[in-house]
Amino acid sequence: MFLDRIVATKKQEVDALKGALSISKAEKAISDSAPCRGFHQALVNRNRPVGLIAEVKKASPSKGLIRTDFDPVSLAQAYEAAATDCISVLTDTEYFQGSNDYLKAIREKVKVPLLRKDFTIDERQIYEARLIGADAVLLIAAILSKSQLASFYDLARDLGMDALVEVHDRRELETVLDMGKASLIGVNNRDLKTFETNLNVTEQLIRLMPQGVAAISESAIAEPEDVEFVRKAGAQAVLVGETFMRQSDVQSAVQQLMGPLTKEGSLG
Ligand SMILES: O=P(O)(O)OC[C@@H](O)[C@@H](O)c1c[nH]c2ccccc12
Repeated sequence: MFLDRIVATKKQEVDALKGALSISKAEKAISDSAPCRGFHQALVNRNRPVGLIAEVKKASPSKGLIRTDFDPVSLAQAYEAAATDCISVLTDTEYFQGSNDYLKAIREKVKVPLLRKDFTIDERQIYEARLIGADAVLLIAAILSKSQLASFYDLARDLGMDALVEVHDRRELETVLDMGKASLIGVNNRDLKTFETNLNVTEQLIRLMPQGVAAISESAIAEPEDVEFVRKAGAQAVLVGETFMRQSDVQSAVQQLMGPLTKEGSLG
C-alpha cells in the first residue's frame, strides 16, 4: 500500500532530521523570526463565496508528472494574482517531487499564507515547517494516533501556525472530533490507500461535523459544478492542485474554476 511506503520513506527522512535539526536552536530561530500569516483567518476572510487553497504540485504518486514547465515561484505569483486565499506547497521530494526550497522561495515572493503539504510523523517536521516559512501544517489522521494528533496540533499552535487536520472516513473524523481541538478540518476526497476519488466523501463527512468547524474539501475538484457541489455540502473552502497545474495559464484557470471575486479590490 502506497501510504505505508510513503510513511516508511518519511521515517528515514525524519531520522536524518534528528541529526540535522536541534530543537533548542530551532526554538531560538523561531522566536527571532517574523510572525506567521493567519492561514485559517485568510479562509474566514475569503475573497469568494468558497475559499481557495491553490496547490503548487509538480507530480504525485497517482498521476506521475503533472506539469513539466514547473517554476514554483511564478506559479505561486499567478495564484496570488488570481486572489487565492492560501497556497499549499508540496514539500515531499520522493513521491511528489516537491521541496522545502520551493516553499522558502515562495515565502520570499508572495504574501498569501502557505500550507506546508507533507506527511507529518514527527515533531521535528513541525519545527522545520515553521523555519522554512510555513503558516500552517498538514496533519493526516490516517497516519497518526489520537495522542500524536493532539500533541502535533498543540505544537503547531505554540509555534504560531495553524493546523489543517485531514480525514477521509468516518472513523478518522471521529478520532479528530474526539480530540476536541481541530477547527480546520480537510476532507480528502482521495483515498490515500487506493487513490480512488469521490466528492460524496465531502458530503458524507461534513454532515457529521459540529458547528464551528471549518471544512475544506480536498482533491479531485475539476469543474465549477464540483465547487458548487461541495459548497452546498457545507465546505467553506476547496484545496485544488491538478486542475490548475494542467493548464498553462494558471491565473485564468483559477478564475474559470472559482468564478468572480466578491470583494472589491481583492486583486489590488
Ligand atoms: O491535485 P488535486 O486532486 O486537486 O488534490 C490536491 C490535494 O488535495 C492533494 O494534493 C492532497 C490532499 N491531501 C494530501 C496529502 C498528501 C499529499 C497530497 C495531498
